[in-house]
Amino acid sequence: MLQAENLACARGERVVFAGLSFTLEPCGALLLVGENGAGKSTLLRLLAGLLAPAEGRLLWDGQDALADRAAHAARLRYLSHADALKPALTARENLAFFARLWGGAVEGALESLGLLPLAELPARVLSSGQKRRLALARLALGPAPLWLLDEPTVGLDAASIGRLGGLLAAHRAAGGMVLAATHLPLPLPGARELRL
Ligand SMILES: Nc1ncnc2c1ncn2[C@@H]1O[C@H](COP(=O)(O)OP(=O)(O)OP(=O)(O)O)[C@@H](O)[C@H]1O
Repeated sequence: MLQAENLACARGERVVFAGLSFTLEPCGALLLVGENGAGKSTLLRLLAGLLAPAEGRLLWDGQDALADRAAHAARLRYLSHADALKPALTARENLAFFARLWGGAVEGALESLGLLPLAELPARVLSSGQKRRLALARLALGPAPLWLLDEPTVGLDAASIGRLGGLLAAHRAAGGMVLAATHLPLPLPGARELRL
């Protein structure tokens, strides 16, 4: 279980949010909503262990989640605004890099986002929606219990949103958790909303 207790975060000289508490259980999903600048991406970066909280604690199964950054990194997949692709590598090679880190089958991951016909193209020539699909295909590699997704559906066509919905459902059915920041509809049935 993931538990946030009284979290506060500052960027520059400004407090972005404070007094933030929530819990997320296995199979659960939390939608982060709020106006531009409310702190959704900041919270996801904090939960990913990339920013330190100014106050408060983040607990994983009752223990300080951030005490061991490597252990925390191993339990999550963080998809930021950036697709984090190597432009000169093909779609298949980009996924193979992450498969070496996390395990999992590259072919299955390509297929999960409908990328098999594009597998041999260098990432630099993919359209913006295709690049997003390739970034999301990482979720279909070796499993991790906590998915942190920043605007995952930006640029996606309807079929790709449906495919992402399938990945999200399978992840939750296997006990996984999802935290997603979005301004767009996201296929996450039963998700609770956390307004920042
Ligand atoms: N590196 C930084 N230095 C200083 N301030 C920052 C930095 N990054 C973000 N901020 C500020 O922190 C606040 C929260 O930004 P954040 O990106 O978390 O918002 P958001 O809710 O994700 O917004 P959006 O809906 O536009 O994606 C904003 O006021 C932003 O200007």
